[in-house]
Amino acid sequence: MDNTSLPLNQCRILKTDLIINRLYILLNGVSILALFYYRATNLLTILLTRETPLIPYLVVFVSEIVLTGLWVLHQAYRWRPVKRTVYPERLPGDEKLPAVDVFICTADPSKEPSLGVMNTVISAMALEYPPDKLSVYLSDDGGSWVTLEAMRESWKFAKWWIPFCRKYNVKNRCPEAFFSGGADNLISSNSEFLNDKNEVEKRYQEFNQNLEKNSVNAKSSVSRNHSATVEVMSDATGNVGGATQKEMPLLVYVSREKRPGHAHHFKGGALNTLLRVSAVISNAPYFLVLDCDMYCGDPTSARQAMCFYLDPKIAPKIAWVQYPQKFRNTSPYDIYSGRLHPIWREGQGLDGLTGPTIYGCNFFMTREAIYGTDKIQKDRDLSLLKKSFGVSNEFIKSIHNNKPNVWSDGGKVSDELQKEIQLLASSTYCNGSEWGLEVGYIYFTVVEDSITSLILHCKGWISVLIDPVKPCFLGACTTSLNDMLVQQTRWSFGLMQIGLSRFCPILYGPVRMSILQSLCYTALVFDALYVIPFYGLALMPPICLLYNIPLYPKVSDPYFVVFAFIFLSSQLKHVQEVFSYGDSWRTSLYELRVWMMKSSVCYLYAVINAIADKFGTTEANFSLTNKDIEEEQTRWYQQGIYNYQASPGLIVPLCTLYLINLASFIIGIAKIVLNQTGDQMLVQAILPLFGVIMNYNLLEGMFLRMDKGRVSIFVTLLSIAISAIYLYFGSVLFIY
Ligand SMILES: O=c1ccn([C@@H]2O[C@H](COP(=O)(O)OP(=O)(O)O[C@H]3O[C@H](CO)[C@@H](O)[C@H](O)[C@H]3O)[C@@H](O)[C@H]2O)c(=O)[nH]1
Ligand SMILES: [Mn+2]
Repeated sequence: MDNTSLPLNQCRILKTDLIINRLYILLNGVSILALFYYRATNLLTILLTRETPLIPYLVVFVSEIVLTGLWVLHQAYRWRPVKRTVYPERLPGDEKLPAVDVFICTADPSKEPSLGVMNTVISAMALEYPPDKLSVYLSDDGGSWVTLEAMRESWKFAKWWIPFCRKYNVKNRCPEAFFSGGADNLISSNSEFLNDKNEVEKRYQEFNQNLEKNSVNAKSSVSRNHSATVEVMSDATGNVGGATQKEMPLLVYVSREKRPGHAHHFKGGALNTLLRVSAVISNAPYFLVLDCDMYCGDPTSARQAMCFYLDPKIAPKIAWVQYPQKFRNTSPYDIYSGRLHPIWREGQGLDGLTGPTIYGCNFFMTREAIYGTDKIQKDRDLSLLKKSFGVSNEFIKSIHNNKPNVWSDGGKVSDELQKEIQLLASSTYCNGSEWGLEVGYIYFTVVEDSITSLILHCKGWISVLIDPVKPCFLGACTTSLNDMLVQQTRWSFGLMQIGLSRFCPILYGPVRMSILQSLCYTALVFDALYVIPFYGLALMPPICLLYNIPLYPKVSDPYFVVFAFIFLSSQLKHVQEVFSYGDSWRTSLYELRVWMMKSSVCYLYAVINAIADKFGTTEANFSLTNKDIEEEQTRWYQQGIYNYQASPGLIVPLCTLYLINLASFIIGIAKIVLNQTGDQMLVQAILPLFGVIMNYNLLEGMFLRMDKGRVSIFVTLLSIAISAIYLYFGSVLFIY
């Protein structure tokens, strides 16, 4: 059959999920209305009779209102979940494929070990794509000679690795993953293959040793005060053997200029520098963004993405094709929910609207979208172009020039071009231009990905999510409680910054994009507001249980059913979603725990910091996620044992809330039995019990474990003290 008549991609609505979702929205929605009716009438009675104190009742009611608000927003994700399939075998021949630039960011070789970063670089170079249409750029925010030297070594090794991969059609093109075993590397048992494999393996070991020797001074090699360095790797660096330069993709090291006191804008700044520098070198119309720990597993990702970009029906509207982040180091327990499955499940819902947000990395994007269609109009004045894109003439020339610049004539970078590149990578280039404001990645928040996608969706672009069975990109997820909480706090803080800015999606979105998509963005940026109902419901019902103040309907009251239904159906809905995504009940338990940990810690700090930031009393900071993981930590993680060695500020809130609920449940149940108040107080005892059972691990951590990963005695004592004070003096809350 003629290939051109067959579709390159297909989008399937997840019908069963859709029906369950909408039914759930209806039933739960009606129940919530009933709940509000109950609360409102009860509140009126309390105001009139003043039989019970007002404050606790108000706290619980407000918690429920906020919870409902967030619930409503989140339903937009459930409206129309879809899944996509691609058919790369139907793509036209190589000569018709567009060029792709790959951008990889790294920042510090002491936290992001060179071997891992270079494996990402090499796996990207080995993508199954015509080499003359592929260019790989590494941005080194550490300006480290260790990283530069490692790039030179990578170039040499890649010259052996890439021909080997092509010759045997290797499926896993990350050398470390290939040589450390797995089914993928058993390509054949013929002697030629084995000989070649041994030869390449020997070179990989040499490469490995060279990097190791080189990395001894990784920490001191990082500099925050240096000029820009851009080096196009080539045979001129004097190495022999392996592939010829023609058979290799372009490999470029970029370290932008950094100066103390200049704003560098973290990863967003790094990516914008790469956009500019690559524009005057290879200038591909599409680019792929990777984090330094995200190697390419399946080498066909670029071809799969082209199934959208070469589909004339939707291509002109698509700004990015997003792959989910998958992780190579998750344990079967996944106690920190590091696989981020809740995010990818919601991604299916976004994909059915106008598309997923950018998830930081693993996406193919068009230059046109990130530059701005209106900014690159052919008839735009030079002065206007300079206002948008800065002063570089070479860069402005590149906008309408689809041809690559240096690569065509043998990779030579002329002195003139080198000067221009220095300008484009300088720390002041963005000043006075629209970079970071309207052009490129937007700067004002640490989640450059979310704000940039919000703005692009608002400009009318769409995006697609593609989640093939064989993961295309594999990274390292966080494997300790501390890392997870720090990372989540950064994300929530960044998102909250968006919520408090003029881009607040509930105001900025609806006139510019679909209402459902706006609701999703609003849910995303205000996720941290869960902190309000979480604290409200973790603090108020327990203390009222102690003082015998009822906040919920009696078990014999018909409204009891309403509360019970809402609680149970929400929990069951979560379990159903976990199952439908192919995970087990264990996943749903761990996800619930992580949600509770995030609500009590990350969301709290995120909201406080975002408010402080709004009033200018704090400075944004990007604490890198550690990728150099200790053995003991990995062991705990693999065995599903929580590691509570974390800064006390992160653990004390968890333990305190736990102890308050534990104590209140024990004393409360005793009181219920003594006073025969079961009918009245049962719900209030069940809530703390639920928290106590679900987070049993915390009890273990505080009182039963003796290992190094337990909750420290100091944290336990401090938490006991705070919870005792709260339970003892909490009755002041009842004065009103
Ligand atoms: O000043 C910086 C800070 C970070 N990075 C790079 O950005 C990437 C992500 O940083 P990481 O420490 O791994 O943070 P994560 O929380 O794991 O990153 C997630 O969250 C980020 C937004 O906060 C997204 O950009 C990422 O793609 C996403 O994986 C890494 O390659 C870093 O080297 C820089 O290049 N410059
Ligand atoms: Mn990361």
